[in-house]
Amino acid sequence: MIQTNWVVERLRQQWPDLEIAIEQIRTTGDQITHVPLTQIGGDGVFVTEIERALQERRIDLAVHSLKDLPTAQPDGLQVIVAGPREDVRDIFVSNQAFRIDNGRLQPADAESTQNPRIGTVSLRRGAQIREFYPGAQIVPLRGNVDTRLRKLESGGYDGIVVAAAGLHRMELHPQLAERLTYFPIEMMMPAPGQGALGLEIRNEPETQALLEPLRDVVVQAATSAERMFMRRLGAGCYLPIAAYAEVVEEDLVLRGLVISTDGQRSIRVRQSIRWSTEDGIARAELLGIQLAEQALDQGAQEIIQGSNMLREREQRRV
Ligand SMILES: NCc1[nH]cc(CCC(=O)O)c1CC(=O)O
Repeated sequence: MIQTNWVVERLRQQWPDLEIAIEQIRTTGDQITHVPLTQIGGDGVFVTEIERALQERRIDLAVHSLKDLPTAQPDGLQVIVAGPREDVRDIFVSNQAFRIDNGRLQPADAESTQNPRIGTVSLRRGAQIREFYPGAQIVPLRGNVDTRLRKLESGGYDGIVVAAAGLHRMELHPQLAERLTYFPIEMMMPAPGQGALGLEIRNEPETQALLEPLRDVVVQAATSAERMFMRRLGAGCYLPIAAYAEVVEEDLVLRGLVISTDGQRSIRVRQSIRWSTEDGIARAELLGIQLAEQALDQGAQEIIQGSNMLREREQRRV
């Protein structure tokens, strides 16, 4: 709703005469909170019902966190990426006593810093934590940001990992300031699209023209590169894959990570192209594909296969 209100505000500024009504859609994914996402249909669970509403013309625009959108849209729908992009980093929120410093929980003399309990259901986050902190125990933790924070208060975790974007949008970071550690991007690579808004519409020129002023070509190019990297690797939210692209001086620089769920094996890749707005999005997508192929050349398939096997085992446990 916060994201939607923001988009509505921007649209009103742009088109004062436009009539806008907000339609709140609760998806199956929002309501099932006690089962791993992999068991209720994977990464589409939050969006298929919303996309159906678009296709059936019950709504004309859907506002998504881009990172929750599958990397390919159904026929007849397209995504316009709005900027500016929120902080792309992940944050460690500790319970009262701990901070992460140089990749280690502090104070180092506390007993639980050997094997801290860290809450997340994200394979991407879990794998990266295990890589830089082999003693950490990854403890499942699902729900919206506020639910997860509440569960942190109830004990059982030394800390949890959330997206900075979520905390910032909800303006929860000031009151939590003393308990937050912002992970450097190299230490905790973000999910493709993290921090960006995806505006999904039908392929209709009139709606596209209304949304066009909200499009941020740089953010759309960067996130397209990230999303194509993930798509070329055959990935959804059940694969520990991370990517981050940004324009640095004249270049669009894309970094990618494929990591085994146990954090034991990882492949880090990086490529860049000259940035120009002309064909910028199409060229960024190619960059994503090329970087994925570089990762495949370095053996990414083996890591991905291992992760798929784990997921299938989990699904059979239902
Ligand atoms: N995983 C769910 C989700 N989808 C988008 C955000 C935050 C906003 C964003 O990243 O754009 C979050 C919360 C989180 O990952 O902690």
